[in-house]
Amino acid sequence: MAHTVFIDGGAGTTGLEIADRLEGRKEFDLVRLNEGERKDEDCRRTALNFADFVILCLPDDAARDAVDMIDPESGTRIIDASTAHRTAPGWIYGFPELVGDSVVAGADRVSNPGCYPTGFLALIAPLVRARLLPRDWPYTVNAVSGYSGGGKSLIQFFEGDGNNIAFRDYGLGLDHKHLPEMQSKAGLTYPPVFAPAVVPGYRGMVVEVPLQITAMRSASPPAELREELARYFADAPLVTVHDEEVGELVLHKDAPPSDRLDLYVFANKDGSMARLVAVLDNLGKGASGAAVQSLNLMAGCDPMAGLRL
Ligand SMILES: NC(=O)C1=CN([C@@H]2O[C@H](COP(=O)(O)OP(=O)(O)OC[C@H]3O[C@@H](n4cnc5c(N)ncnc54)[C@H](OP(=O)(O)O)[C@@H]3O)[C@@H](O)[C@H]2O)C=CC1
Ligand SMILES: CC(=O)N[C@@H](CCC(=O)OP(=O)(O)O)C(=O)O
Repeated sequence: MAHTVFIDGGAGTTGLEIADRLEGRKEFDLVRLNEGERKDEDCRRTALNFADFVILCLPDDAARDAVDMIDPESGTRIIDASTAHRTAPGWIYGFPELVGDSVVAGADRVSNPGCYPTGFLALIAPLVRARLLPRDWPYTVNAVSGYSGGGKSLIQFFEGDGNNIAFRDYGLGLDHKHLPEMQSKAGLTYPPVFAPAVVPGYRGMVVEVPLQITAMRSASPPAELREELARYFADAPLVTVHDEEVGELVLHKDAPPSDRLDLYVFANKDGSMARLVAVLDNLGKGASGAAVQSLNLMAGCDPMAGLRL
């Protein structure tokens, strides 16, 4: 029998892309609320407690409220795409490549990683675990995202009349909501200095960690960092660790949805400096693709079903 799935916030950017990925899947039946019902608390409560799986694609406060609406006796299993539960006790971090497929498969409450943390953690967590990079280094993350990363309101802003933005630097208070998960899931002593920006393309992101290798007490040479990432992700179908010569990395304005995660280690000739770079779709492995990957595991389906490789 098919599993019932309710996407709360299903009319939003992430929710719609999850529904696209579940389209035609016989293992799942979507529970749908119409326009008049989708923000009605009673209708949502009924759907939240009826479905086998609930995927929360809501602002953080609404996601917390939705979890409160679910009766623990209902047996509903939850995937939360918001920031609300990423470091909360009792929640599994839905990054199967870092926590293990079986951990996600057996979980009742899974929190999707943030889009920027997905790139940062893929680059840093395996290397810190392998002791090839130090925990106590003051890491920096520079990143750009397509404007769909800010949901409907940022999409409206970027696509609205009179917007002439070529580049939008933000997070200037150095208190971005992704810092706690970047620090804790990589096991770092300090939160990274995070410099995010938005560019006028719909989707896609480049997340970069520059490293002064020789200034670090206990860092391995760039070639070893790349080899370890390649070894770590060898069996991860969504992740590619590149070793070919690459002159530049670009995001395309008409890029199709993608659930891939592409990792690069660039270095100068003597290996004294490196740039670790992750390229992904904020709405793919950064949100909707990650949610479907976790759903597949939790429902016992092919982990890659519905995903865009
Ligand atoms: N966009 C991205 O790249 C990523 C997003 N996320 C996270 O996913 C979540 C959803 O983001 P995103 O899809 O971009 O946001 P959107 O703003 O595009 O969509 C949010 C949806 O939630 C609906 N909504 C808001 N409050 C309620 C409520 N109380 N009850 C029911 N529905 C409600 C909105 O309704 P209405 O249509 O009426 O506004 C909207 O349809 C956020 O927590 C975001 O941080 C995570 C990673 C990446
Ligand atoms: C471009 C843009 O505004 N991006 C969002 C992050 C999108 C995302 O990852 O959402 P979560 O916070 O739920 O992880 C931001 O920086 O707040």
